[in-house]
Amino acid sequence: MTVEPILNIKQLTVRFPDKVVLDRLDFQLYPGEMISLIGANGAGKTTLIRAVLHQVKPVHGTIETHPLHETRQLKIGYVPQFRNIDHDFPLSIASFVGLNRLGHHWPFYTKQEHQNLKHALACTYLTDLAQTRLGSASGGEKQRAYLAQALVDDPDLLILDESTASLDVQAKNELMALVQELNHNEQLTVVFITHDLELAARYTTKYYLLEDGKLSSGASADLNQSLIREKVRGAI
Ligand SMILES: Nc1ncnc2c1ncn2[C@@H]1O[C@H](COP(=O)(O)OP(=O)(O)OP(=O)(O)O)[C@@H](O)[C@H]1O
Repeated sequence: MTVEPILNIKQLTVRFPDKVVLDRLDFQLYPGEMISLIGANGAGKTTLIRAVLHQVKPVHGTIETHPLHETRQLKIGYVPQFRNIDHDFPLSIASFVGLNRLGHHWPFYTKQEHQNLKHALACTYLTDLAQTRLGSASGGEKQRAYLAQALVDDPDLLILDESTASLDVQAKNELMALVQELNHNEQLTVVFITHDLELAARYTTKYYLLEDGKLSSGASADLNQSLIREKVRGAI
């Protein structure tokens, strides 16, 4: 039986007034993969993801998504770069995680929505902190709350956009170990955009390097080899 890619991008071209950012780019992502997307500042990593999220209109090419469930379209969860939250931020972690992500607002959640919220908090180890004010949480806990927010709608594909940047080493590793667990245990497909080659090598199986509008790929373990590191670092 052949497995269909959940994301199939063909000949994608995105142009801004002053430059072509993605140039007839091809990319296939298969269910259950955990890959990293690397490349220099301004290479077009976020633009590629924004095209997938329909926030940028390509001038050429196609982006096909294949649903994993018969009853619904492919769902994508997005975790942004860590943004600190003011100490006075009034919402609890549980309220923040459900905020505008579920069909109803608290206290009108359906049974299913309650279950989704409970599950998102449990799998990000935030159950005990559910009623804690987000503003008073640590940096790692805040980023886990962003992750829970991306998970609460039960996505098939999770995109982490430099989500570990500006966390300390321990919090980075904790977040990635948690995402790896979700990948293993729940078959969640993961795209990890990063400049951190150590994390990419440790937690993903395959890397994609975006350079001159196109992607090349290799085994993430090879990111530890000095020759490839030099080549990739040169591009970063
Ligand atoms: N809306 C826009 N209008 C014009 N130019 C844009 C727009 N969005 C992005 N760009 C340009 O497109 C290029 C790619 O940007 P993008 O943010 O995708 O890169 P990136 O690889 O994610 O970079 P970084 O690693 O620094 O986050 C950059 O030169 C950026 O200035």
